Amino acid sequence: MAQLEGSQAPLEFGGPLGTAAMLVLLPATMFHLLLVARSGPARLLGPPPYLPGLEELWSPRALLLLFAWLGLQAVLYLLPARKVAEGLELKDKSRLRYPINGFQALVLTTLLMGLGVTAGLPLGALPEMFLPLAFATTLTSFIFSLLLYVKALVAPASALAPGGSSGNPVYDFFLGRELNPRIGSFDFKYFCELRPGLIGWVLINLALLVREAELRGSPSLAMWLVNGFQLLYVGDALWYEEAVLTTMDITHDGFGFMLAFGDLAWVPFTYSLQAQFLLYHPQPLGWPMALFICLIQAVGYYIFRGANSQKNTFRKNPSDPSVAGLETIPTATGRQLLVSGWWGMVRHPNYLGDIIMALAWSLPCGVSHLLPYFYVLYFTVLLVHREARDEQQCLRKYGRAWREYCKRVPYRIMPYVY
Ligand SMILES: NC(=O)C1=CN([C@@H]2O[C@H](COP(=O)(O)OP(=O)(O)OC[C@H]3O[C@@H](n4cnc5c(N)ncnc54)[C@H](OP(=O)(O)O)[C@@H]3O)[C@@H](O)[C@H]2O)C=CC1
Ligand SMILES: CC(C)=CCC[C@@H](C)[C@H]1CC=C2C3=C(CC[C@@]21C)[C@@]1(C)CC[C@H](O)C(C)(C)[C@@H]1CC3
Repeated sequence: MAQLEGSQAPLEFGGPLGTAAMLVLLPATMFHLLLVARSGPARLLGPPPYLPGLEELWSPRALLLLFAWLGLQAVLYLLPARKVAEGLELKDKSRLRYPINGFQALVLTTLLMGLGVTAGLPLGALPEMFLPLAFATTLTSFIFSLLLYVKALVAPASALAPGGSSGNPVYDFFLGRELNPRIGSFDFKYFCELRPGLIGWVLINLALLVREAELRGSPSLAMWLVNGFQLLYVGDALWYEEAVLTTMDITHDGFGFMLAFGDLAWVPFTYSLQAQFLLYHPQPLGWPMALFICLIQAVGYYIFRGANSQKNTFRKNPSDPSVAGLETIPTATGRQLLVSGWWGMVRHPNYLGDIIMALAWSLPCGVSHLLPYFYVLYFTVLLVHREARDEQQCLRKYGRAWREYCKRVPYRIMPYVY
């Protein structure tokens, strides 16, 4: 793998050229999806129905709304937390502290929105503002990433992420140079990863459901399913908030455009694509099919949660009775690798569960269009690529023990397939 001068880690995402392309392609794809979802033919492939002018994209009201939303989530983040967790040990042997109050933020936001709607807040009008809101969020992500890049220029070397200091400004801007940029105890990456975008996704879905009820008298069964499944996903992420502290986003990746734009814009505006599609293209869905889709969602969630909880419990306390009987491989670092249970079936059982759930989120949209399946396709590519990145990191961390694990558990995500 290529490596630039000054970099300690191999270059990822196609290096400077690949990341430069992604700076353009990611926002362009998001706007393409937003435009296509509301167009008659709703064709994923092919040109967008039209190119919006600046007057349709730029709205000071949307910018104000975005800042009010970010401000509200920041205030909720700063409220007293039920617990304060410590992150993994950093290069300088210190550990950062993180408030665990994301679920509380979700509940309070939902209550506030409920009160707002009762008092006449026109939540159903939000879908009409998606384009200017997405534009304001994209602009904000670019400016925010630039500020993060500048902040990292004066950060000590020990604060830099392993991958974001290649010396190439485009590459470093995209990946992010600083691992945990903070002002005081306010951690920007941790805040963005779980709050404004994820809770914003729930709010956007809810606005689409309200709009559907305004237009057609009541929300469709398909819209209820999509809202319910995705609310469960976000609720789960915030309920198990502490687990995010061991993901590669927090422990390995810098905070740059990829995560800032990914968290703030990409997640709420593209992950809500199924609900957007359903508002403009209502789909009939009978109860037998709905129950079958619920079963797929339940299987996916069971695997996703079972695998994630098993690993998290094992990493926290290997002698916990629920994991103590599992077979393990010792590594030179003193840590062990699970080789039975979920992690003995494939090397990333949690990804498998996540992909099955992704399918369950798209199926309520029927099979007449490819567009609602964008998430399944994108997500499979993302997880296959993420699995390869994680594999490299584990090989560096565990060496021979990792090779032994790969021999004993040959499939990566899908048994007998991949
Ligand atoms: N919806 C979305 O857009 C996205 C969702 N996700 C989801 O986030 C969740 C977390 O994923 P991600 O952060 O990629 O990584 P994982 O939770 O899969 O964690 C990978 C790490 O787990 C540890 N590990 C790997 N194999 C074993 C083993 N056999 N025994 C014990 N520990 C092991 C290693 O770290 P160590 O040994 O250091 O503990 C490895 O680096 C997943 O469920 C994924 O599907 C991820 C990306 C995007
Ligand atoms: C294409 C693009 C813009 C890439 C950026 C990727 C990000 C959108 C994702 C990287 C890892 C993520 C995770 C979640 C959301 C998407 C991003 C930010 C996550 C918060 C979703 C909920 C899960 O339960 C999770 C907490 C495990 C997960 C963590 C990783």
